[in-house]
Amino acid sequence: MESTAVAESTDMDSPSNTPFILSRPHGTVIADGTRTQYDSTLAATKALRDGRATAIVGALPFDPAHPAALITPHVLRHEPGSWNGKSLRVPRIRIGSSLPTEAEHVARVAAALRELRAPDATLAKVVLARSLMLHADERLHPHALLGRLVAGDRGGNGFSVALGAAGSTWSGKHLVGSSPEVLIRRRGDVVSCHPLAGSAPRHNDPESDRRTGEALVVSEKNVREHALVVDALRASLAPLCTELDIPDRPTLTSTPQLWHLGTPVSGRLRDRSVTALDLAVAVHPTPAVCGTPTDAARRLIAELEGGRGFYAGAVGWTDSEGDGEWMVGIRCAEIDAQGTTIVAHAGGGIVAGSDPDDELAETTTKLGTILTGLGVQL
Ligand SMILES: C=C(O[C@H]1C=CC=C(C(=O)O)[C@@H]1O)C(=O)O
Repeated sequence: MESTAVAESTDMDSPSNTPFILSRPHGTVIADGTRTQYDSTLAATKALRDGRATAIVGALPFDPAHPAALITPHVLRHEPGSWNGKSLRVPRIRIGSSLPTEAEHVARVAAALRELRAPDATLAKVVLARSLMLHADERLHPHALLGRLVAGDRGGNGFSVALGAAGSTWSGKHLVGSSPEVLIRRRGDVVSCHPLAGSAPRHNDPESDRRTGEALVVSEKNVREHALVVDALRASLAPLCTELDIPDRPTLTSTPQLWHLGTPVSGRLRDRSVTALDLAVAVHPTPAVCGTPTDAARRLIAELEGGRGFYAGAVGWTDSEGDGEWMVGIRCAEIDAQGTTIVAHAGGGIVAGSDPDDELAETTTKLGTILTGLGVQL
């Protein structure tokens, strides 16, 4: 559905006046005000194609059948470098419960492993996630968390997206995070992405840190887990590109909390009318957040976890030229309309060689991005 503008606040600090910010090392995209809202990705892609929308920004849900939170803003601004907004205070945060419990997450990984290891298994990979409830003593402004995430990330990655366009359940809520993973980027006819899959924790001791990273690049289990993501992207992008450059093996990349295997993919678009949003829709969800084969993995995720909302979806922008950038919606949290309940999410890819306790530990490490931003430790 497409609907026109929502009331904006006269309070200069109200997040509804800046419904979208994507901070990246090479520049920040900021949306001012909301002209049109779309809960349907199809309606948004059509509006962009027809020239009715000057830009589309926002969030795609994990499950493409669920409502999207997309808008056409009044103004879309590009600023150089990472976000440099006014710094706002983060209130005291208390850690609540894990959803599900840690024991239940381990049991779900074990259940997934039984399917992955069955003699007649069709499922090769599934990404299972858990959430952590957090409580703020006073209202947490989404841009306060964004500021801390951007400052804490070497590349200055961060995003804040108002989710109200997805319908009344999402009204006043925000998705805030610092994703290291580029789902898709389009500039002219150049398409690129940087899939990540395969992880290991960082260490304070430089020597152990270096050794852990080196072990990850040669870990066959992780390289296989990563290859499934690259294969899926190749299959989705090949029909849309005339050239596609994909290195044979992944390289090491890092966030302050984790080492990851990553593959820089680049290609040349066959048809310039295909926008960055079209490309995001074509490749999402990759096996970095869902699994292989996609439908079987999505079914198992729905059965074991229920709905994911916007976690493991995509966050980004597309302008009237069709250029844009969409990040994978990970290392993020939803902040409720009151700003006092925060739900952080983290998942990990499970393959036949995975270990349930290691997978639980990996989600804990990944939650560290949001926890550090909020100034708390598990
Ligand atoms: C699904 C998440 O991470 C993905 C991205 C990088 C590495 C991943 C992994 O090693 O499992 C995941 O595929 C998450 O952070 O919630």
